[in-house]
Amino acid sequence: MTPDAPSTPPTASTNTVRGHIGKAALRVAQGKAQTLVEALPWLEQFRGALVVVKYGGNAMTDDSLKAAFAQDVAFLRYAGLRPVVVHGGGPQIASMLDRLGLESEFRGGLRVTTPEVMDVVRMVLTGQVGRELVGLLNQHGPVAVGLSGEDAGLFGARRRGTVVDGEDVDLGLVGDVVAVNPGAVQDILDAGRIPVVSTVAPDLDTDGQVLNINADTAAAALAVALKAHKLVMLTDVEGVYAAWPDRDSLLSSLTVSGARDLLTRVDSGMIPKLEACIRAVEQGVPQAHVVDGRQPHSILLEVFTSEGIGTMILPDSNDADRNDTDREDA
Ligand SMILES: Nc1ncnc2c1ncn2[C@@H]1O[C@H](COP(=O)(O)OP(=O)(O)O)[C@@H](O)[C@H]1O
Ligand SMILES: CC(=O)N[C@@H](CCC(=O)OP(=O)(O)O)C(=O)O
Repeated sequence: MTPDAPSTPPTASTNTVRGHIGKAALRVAQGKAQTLVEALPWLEQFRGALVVVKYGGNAMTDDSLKAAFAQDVAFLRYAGLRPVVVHGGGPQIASMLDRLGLESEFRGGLRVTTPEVMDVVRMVLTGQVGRELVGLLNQHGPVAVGLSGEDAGLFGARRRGTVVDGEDVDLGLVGDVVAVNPGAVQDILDAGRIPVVSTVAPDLDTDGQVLNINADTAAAALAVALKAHKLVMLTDVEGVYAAWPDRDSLLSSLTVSGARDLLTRVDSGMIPKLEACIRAVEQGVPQAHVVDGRQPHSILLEVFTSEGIGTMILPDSNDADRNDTDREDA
């Protein structure tokens, strides 16, 4: 999977001495122009729209996909939208823990986080994954600025446990975002740049302690605080399945109530993802999408086509202003 190389923009010299385009090349060029024209209604509708894109670690394991992701986000920004990236890094944390001979387990889709594991989470998310994404985005212009939930009081968190099979589970240094101060992110957006957020957050109850926040949960909290138009979750499946792992049960859309019903039938990483979508939509984000990040240019397909891809989660009233009118299942 190699992302399409962007065509080289014309220079003064290529412009002045160019010849006429051949018939075959003209047809190809007309096809490209048609694609651009088809995007026009969405470009008009989403001009200035704030879109929070959560990039999951499982969709980040391939270099060409990461490059395609950076192209898409840069495209959104040059097309006049205001993208905000919130990234995960579960597999990258696992690989570093492995190298260091440390173990961690998942309960209810969340990593049980000891103090040693927390050090690794902070180092990998903010120091490695975030840096890499900033570098990839900046290949398209000096636009990306990395920050963590610790910077400028972006997130405040409180420790949380979870319930698995009816039992309370202590997750250690795992938190839930309870306060968002989006000023720093807003400043970066106002400067025309792209914020890239890693999801480590200070514990509001303990001086100096930081907590591990599931990136889906943090992306939803930020989308709500920024009054985002869309929350797009890029992951490693085509979308949400009604009867996982039955591949014929992919849902193209879901209401919040439908998503709540489904929560009892999903497992692993889909639990925090679906919970985060529910929370975002209930708290005012008009639409949340779970989209296959293994599909090159999935963000562009989601934002700039009428069919969209993946699964869209909508309010129960289903009267949100949305670009997707052709979907079923809701
Ligand atoms: N109903 C479901 N629909 C889709 N995926 C599901 C479902 N139930 C469980 N899953 C699992 O959730 C995973 C996505 O969560 P996760 O691995 O945490 O992704 P990410 O790293 O992108 O946050 C899928 O790869 C799949 O194994
Ligand atoms: C509490 C908790 O589970 N935190 C996650 C944070 C990273 C994350 O969410 O990464 P993905 O988006 O790639 O899954 C973790 O430690 O893996």
